[in-house]
Amino acid sequence: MSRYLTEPAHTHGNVAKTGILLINLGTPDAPTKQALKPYLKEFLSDPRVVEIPRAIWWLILNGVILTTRPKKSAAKYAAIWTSEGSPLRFHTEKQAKLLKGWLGERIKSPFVVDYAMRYGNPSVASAMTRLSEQGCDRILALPMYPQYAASSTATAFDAVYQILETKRNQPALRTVRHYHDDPGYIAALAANVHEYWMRNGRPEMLVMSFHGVPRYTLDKGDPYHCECQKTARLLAETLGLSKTQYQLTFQSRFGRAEWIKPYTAATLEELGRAKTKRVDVVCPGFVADCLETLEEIAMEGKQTFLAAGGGEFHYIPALNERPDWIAALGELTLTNLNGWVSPQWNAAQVVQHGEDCRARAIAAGASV
Ligand SMILES: C=CC1=C(C)c2cc3[nH]c(cc4nc(cc5[nH]c(cc1n2)c(C)c5CCC(=O)O)C(CCC(=O)O)=C4C)c(C)c3C=C
Ligand SMILES: [Fe+2]
Ligand SMILES: [Fe+2]
Repeated sequence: MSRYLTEPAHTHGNVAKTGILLINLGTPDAPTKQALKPYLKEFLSDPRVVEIPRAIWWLILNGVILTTRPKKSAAKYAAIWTSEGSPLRFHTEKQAKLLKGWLGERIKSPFVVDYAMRYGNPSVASAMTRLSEQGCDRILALPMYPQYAASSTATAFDAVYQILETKRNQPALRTVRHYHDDPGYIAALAANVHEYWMRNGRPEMLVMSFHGVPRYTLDKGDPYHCECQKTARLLAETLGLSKTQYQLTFQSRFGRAEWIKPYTAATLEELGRAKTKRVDVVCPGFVADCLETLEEIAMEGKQTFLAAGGGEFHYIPALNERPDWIAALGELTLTNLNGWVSPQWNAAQVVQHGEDCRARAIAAGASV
C-alpha cells in the first residue's frame, strides 16, 4: 500500500484558495481524570516538550505522571471550566470567527479560517483535512504564540508537516514563526493594561508573567527567553513604565529540572513578604485565557501573594476577543499572505485549462 494518500481527481480551472489555520496548544475534552489522561499522554509524549531519553521518560510518564497528574489537573480544569467548555478552546474558536470576519471585509480572494489544537481536539490532522476538502491549495499556519519556542511553535509546525508528508497533492505552506514585537500586538497589550488601570487604578508593581521553559532550551539556542524579554520591554515602554515598576517572570514550571527564572510564584511570594500594597499580573504570552492564567495566576498566584502578606492582587485578562487584537492578528495575517490574496477579485486567478484538460483526457485513453 502506498504511504501517500489517494487524492480527489485533479480538476482544472480551480481558483487558488487559502486556508488560514490558527493553532493553539490544546486542552482536554472535559475536566475529568478520564479525559485528562489521554490528553496529557499525547502532550507529554511529544519529544519537543520533554527532551529526556525516550525509554527513561516512558517509564516516568506511564509509571508516575499519568497515575497521579490527571486527577490533580482535572480538579484545576474543573475550577475554570465554563458552560462553553474550556476557555482556551472557546476563545480560540471565537478568535478564528472574528478573524474570518475581519479578513472578509478586506480581501476578495477565496479563503477559509479554521483552528486546531496541537494536542486534543480539534486536532491539526482534522483541521488539515477540512481545509483540504474545501479546496485549500495554500495554507498559512499561524500559532497563537507570539514568542517562538520549540516546545510550542516548532511542535505546532511539526504537526502540520506530518500531515503534508502523507499528501500526494501538497498545498503550498507558509508559517508565522513569531510576532513578539509586532506593533499591533504590543499596542493591543498596552491598551488592555491601560484600560484596566483606567477602570481599577494602578498597582505598585506590574508582573508580566510568561509561560516558562526548561533552562537547557535557552542554553541550546531556543530564542524564547529573548523574545519574552523584548515583548516585556516594548510593553513597558509603551505603558511608560520605569524598570522599578514592572518585573518579568516565568510560570508553570513542570518537573524537577531548572526552568528559566525568575519564577512567577517565587516572585509573588517575595512581593507579598515585602508587603507590596497591590500587584497586577498580566500574561502577554497567552493571547487567550486558559488554565495557566485563570487557575495558576488568578487563583493560585493570588493565594500565594496574599498568604505571604501582600495587599491587593489583580489579574488582567488576556487579549481574547479584543477588537484591537483581532485587527493586529488580521494585519499580521495579511502581511504573511502577501501575493496570495487580493482586495479585488482578480480575473486572472481563474485560469481556464481547456488544453490541459484535453491532454489529460488523452493520457487517460480517451479519443478526443
Ligand atoms: C505559551 C506557550 C507555551 C509553552 C512554551 C509551553 C511549554 C511547556 N508546557 C509544559 C507543560 C504543560 N503545559 C500545560 C498547559 C498549557 N501550556 C500552555 C502554553 C505553553 N506551554 C497553555 C496555553 C496551557 C493551557 C492549556 C489549557 O487547556 O488551558 C500543561 C497541562 C496542564 C497541567 O496538567 O498542568 C502541562 C503539563 C511543558 C513541559 C513545556 C515546555 C517544555
Ligand atoms: Fe505549557
Ligand atoms: Fe535572552
